[in-house]
Amino acid sequence: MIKIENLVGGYTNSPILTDVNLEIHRGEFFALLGPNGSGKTTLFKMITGQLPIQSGNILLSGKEISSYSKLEKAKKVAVLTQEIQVSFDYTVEEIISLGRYPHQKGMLKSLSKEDHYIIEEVMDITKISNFRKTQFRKLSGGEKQRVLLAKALAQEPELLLLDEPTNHLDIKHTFQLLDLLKERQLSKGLTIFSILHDLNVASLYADRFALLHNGTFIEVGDVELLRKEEQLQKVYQVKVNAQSHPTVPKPQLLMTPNYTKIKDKINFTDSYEMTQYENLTHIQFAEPLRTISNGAFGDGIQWLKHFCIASDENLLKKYGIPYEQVGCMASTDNIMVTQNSHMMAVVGEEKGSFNILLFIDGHFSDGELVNGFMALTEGKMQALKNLSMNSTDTQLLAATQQGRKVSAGEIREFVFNVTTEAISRYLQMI
Ligand SMILES: Nc1ncnc2c1ncn2[C@@H]1O[C@H](COP(=O)(O)OP(=O)(O)OP(=O)(O)O)[C@@H](O)[C@H]1O
Repeated sequence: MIKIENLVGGYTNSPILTDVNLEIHRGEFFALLGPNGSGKTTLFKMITGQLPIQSGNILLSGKEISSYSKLEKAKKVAVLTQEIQVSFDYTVEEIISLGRYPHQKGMLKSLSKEDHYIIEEVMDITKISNFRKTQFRKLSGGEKQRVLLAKALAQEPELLLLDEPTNHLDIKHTFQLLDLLKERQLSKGLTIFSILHDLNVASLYADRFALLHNGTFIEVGDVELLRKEEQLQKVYQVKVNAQSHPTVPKPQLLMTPNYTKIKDKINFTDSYEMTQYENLTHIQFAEPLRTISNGAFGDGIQWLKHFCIASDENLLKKYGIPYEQVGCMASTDNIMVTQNSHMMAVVGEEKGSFNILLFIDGHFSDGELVNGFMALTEGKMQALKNLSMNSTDTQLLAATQQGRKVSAGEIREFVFNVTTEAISRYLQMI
């Protein structure tokens, strides 16, 4: 749809963009990414013709973009910029009608039946029908943005160029607008080229991406580009972690602030308090721990401060323990606590079933946490097997995220030993 070849350009003799090459395919949603000042708007302006090309070519459907007449171009391309400038006191409906101008025929250029139908349709889908008679200047920034999008859609373009279209929008309207664009892309084959600042939003909607840095492309590619933490960190100067969205198969980035709370390193053995109530054991840490668990409370991977072994959740309320910060729930008759310098295991036994809470003064990535959880299970199962016992109960592994790395082997051995001891005690008791 658009082919950019060896493009050079900017505002003075020293160009902002140097040797930019890019192809935007028909029917795709293409996101232009890059930090402030990287040259996104400059490139955008060169495509829209607001800024002259110093050298290179921009081809639209195989033809030099500058060779199109204004009207020809308006039939193919609609532009939505950040600069909201509407000269007269038009109403919403009048502004949208302007979008039909390239399609109007004859000298009088009056609106046809089809024009009216399209104007109604775009007002409806952008949810602005209610203020059709309102003057544009009286609208909020977000409402203005939607009106200008409706005008662009009324143009029925093949290609829509958008400069940060969600700039003024709250999250509801951001998602509404991008859903709408996506729907247009998928149902009508609209090609979308958009500058987007929010990498997570871009990840959810765009098919391909270009990452601009200091006037050149660092990478052009699919969504995997947003998993490259080191590259993103280098470009944006922010520490990022790429995670997978829980329901959409796309990456989402978590940013870590440079600001970190200055904490005195607490000795692991002093970092928690264990309180024994009737039918409830409560372990409270001073700082949240990174946890992985299959417990009834706090399952999956989380950050938690409170850990309980108690069969009845009403007990949490009774003792004022915050539900939403609790990991693990399992009934127990007997508790055994074992500790070394950097690991502490709480084994709860009930009728020959063993629940294990393992606390580690160590640092784990999410992958290492999963491995650690497996090592915990293996250690426990090995001990059970050796003593011909069976158990499929609750487990939790929690890490302080401080201190050294702890190997799976260490975890397996520690859990094997504590489980063996807990089983032996149980067998002596019965
Ligand atoms: N009218 C102008 N005259 C001279 N230099 C300009 C002009 N507009 C922008 N620049 C410069 O061009 C460079 C790229 O700016 P551009 O607006 O393209 O960046 P951007 O990636 O769109 O940034 P942002 O994310 O902040 O909108 C910047 O260094 C900027 O100072």
